[in-house]
Amino acid sequence: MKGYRFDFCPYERRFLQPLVTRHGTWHTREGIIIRLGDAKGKCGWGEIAPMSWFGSETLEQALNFCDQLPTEITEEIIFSIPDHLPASQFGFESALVAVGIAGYKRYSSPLTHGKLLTYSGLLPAGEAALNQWETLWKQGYRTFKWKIGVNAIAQELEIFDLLTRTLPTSAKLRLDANGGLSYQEANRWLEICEHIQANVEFIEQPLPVEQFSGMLKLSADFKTAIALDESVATFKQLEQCFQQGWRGIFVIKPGIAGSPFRLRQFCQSHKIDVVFSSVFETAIGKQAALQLAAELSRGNRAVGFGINHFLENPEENLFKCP
Ligand SMILES: O=C(O)CCC(=O)c1ccccc1C(=O)O
Ligand SMILES: [Mg+2]
Repeated sequence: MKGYRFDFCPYERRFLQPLVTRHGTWHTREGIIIRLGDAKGKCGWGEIAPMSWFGSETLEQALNFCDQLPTEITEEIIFSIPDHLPASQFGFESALVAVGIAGYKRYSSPLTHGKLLTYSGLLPAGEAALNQWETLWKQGYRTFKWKIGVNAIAQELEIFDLLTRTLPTSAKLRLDANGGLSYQEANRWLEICEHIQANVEFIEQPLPVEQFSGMLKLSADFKTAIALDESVATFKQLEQCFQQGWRGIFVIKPGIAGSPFRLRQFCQSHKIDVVFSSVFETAIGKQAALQLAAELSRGNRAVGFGINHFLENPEENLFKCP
C-alpha cells in the first residue's frame, strides 16, 4: 500500500475578540497542522482543531496520537483512526484528499462546485451585538448569529428587543444558547420569536444535550425552527439523533464531526436539513470543511464561517516543520 511521509506541527492563535459563550471565555485557539507527502514530492495539508468542551478529543489526545505514529503512514492507518478522535479523523482524511487519494474526485474550491455559499456572521454576546451588526452588514452579511444563555434572560430579552427592532427586515437572526436554557426559558424565547416581525431563522441548542426529548417537544410546539449543535457534535451523536426522530436542523462542524467520507455518505443518503459551522480552524481546515459544505448543503442555509476571528493569521509562518 502507498505510504506517505507524515509531519505535524502544533499551533496557537489568539482571537481578535475572545469568544464568549455560556461555557466561559475562549481566548486562544490551539490545534495541529499535519502534512502528508508522497513519493513524487507532492504534499497535502490537514488540520486537527479539537474542541473537547464540545465533545471531541482534547488537544493532548490528538498530540499523543500524532506522536505515536511512524514517520511513514498508509491510508489503512488513516481509515482506522478510532472514533474517540473525531477531529483527528477529519484532519488526516482531509490531508489524504489534498495529497490526492486514488479514485477520489477532488474539488478545487467551494465556489467551483456550482453553488455559491452564503455566510453567517457571528455577533458578540450581550449588548455589544447592538453596535457590531452594522459593520457585518456593510461587509455583506445578511444572516447573523447571536449567543444567548450567557447573561440573565431578562437582560438578554431586552437586548433582543432592541436588536430585532434595529436590524433591517431582510436580516436573518440565529440565536445560539449553547445548551444554556431551561425548558421554561426556551419556551419563553420561542413564544417571543413567534410574535415579532423579525426573522429568527432558528434557535440553536436551547437545552443541554441530555434533554433530547425536551428539544423534540419544543420543535413540535413552535413554528420557529430548532437546530441541534452540541447534541450532534460527533458522527455517532448525529446518527443517534436522526434515529431517534430528529427532523429539525442539524448543525455540522466538519472539524469535529469525524470522518468526512462517512459524513458525506450519511448526508447523501438521509436528506437532512444541515447548517455547516466552523470550529475556528485555520484556512487549512476551513478549506476542507467548506468543500464538504458546498458539496452537501441543500437549500440555502448560510454557513457559519464568518471571517476575521483572529488577531494573528499565522498560516504563513505555521510550517516550520522539519
Ligand atoms: O456557527 C457559527 O455561525 C459560528 C461558529 C460558532 O458559533 C461556534 C464556533 C466555535 C465553537 C462553538 C460554536 C457554536 O456554534 O456554539
Ligand atoms: Mg452552536
